[in-house]
Amino acid sequence: MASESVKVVVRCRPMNDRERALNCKAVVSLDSDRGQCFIEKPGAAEEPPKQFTFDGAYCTQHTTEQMYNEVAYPLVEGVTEGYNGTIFAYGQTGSGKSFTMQGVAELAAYRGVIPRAFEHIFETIQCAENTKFLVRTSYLEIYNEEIRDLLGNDTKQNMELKEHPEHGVYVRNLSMRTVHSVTECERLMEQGWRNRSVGCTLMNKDSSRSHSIFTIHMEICSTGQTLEILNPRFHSALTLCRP
Ligand SMILES: Nc1ncnc2c1ncn2[C@@H]1O[C@H](COP(=O)(O)OP(=O)(O)OP(=O)(O)O)[C@@H](O)[C@H]1O
Repeated sequence: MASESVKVVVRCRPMNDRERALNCKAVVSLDSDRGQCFIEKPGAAEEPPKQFTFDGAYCTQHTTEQMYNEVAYPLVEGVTEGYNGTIFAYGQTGSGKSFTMQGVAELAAYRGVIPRAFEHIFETIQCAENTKFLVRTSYLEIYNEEIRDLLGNDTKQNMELKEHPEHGVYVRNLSMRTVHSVTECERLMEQGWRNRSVGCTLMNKDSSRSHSIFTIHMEICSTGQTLEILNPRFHSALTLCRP
């Protein structure tokens, strides 16, 4: 997996109570060793299943920790070295995007990718020598084509999308909160999470009904006694999305 800069993995969740009660039949099977996913056509057992190959395939037995270590860890490590990275969870309602990205705070084994990234980043900062870090976070949602600042004073206000000739697309006046610890990050994540637009769908009683983007912005500066040219300042961002 190491050579590709864009990797796509698939995760399959177990059936929920509703699906079991309806006697639903699983039509998806995975071969995790080969990163393959097979989809049967319901009611057409004689037809060969459709086959798709990914950079990784995670079945119901795989944990978020395993996914984090294999997929997210190298990317977050890169962010602590000054590269940008994005983790983007995509799937239909009820497929497990929030479970994977956010997770369940009360259960350590179910902690999602975002809180694991906080721990990873602050562990790296603690171990780093001769380096100063500035870590800031932002959290927005896109709901009905409108952008809302989930950490802002008015979370219902529509924010403006702008484009900078050098830095690209950005949201004007988006709140950036400086953070010094995992606890502070978790508190902001919870605050923003409570401000999201939620509702229910037939597939998911706690559906988010919006796309959300949590970003960790890092400024990294070497403080060693070296010449200015060898003393660079890096800016990097880890963007964590669940559309
Ligand atoms: N890998 C998993 N193992 C166990 N339960 C899971 C898993 N993935 C998802 N679930 C459960 O399935 C339900 C739906 O998941 P989740 O809310 O994460 O879906 P979603 O894709 O974020 O949906 P929406 O787009 O509607 O917000 C939740 O109750 C969640 O706990």
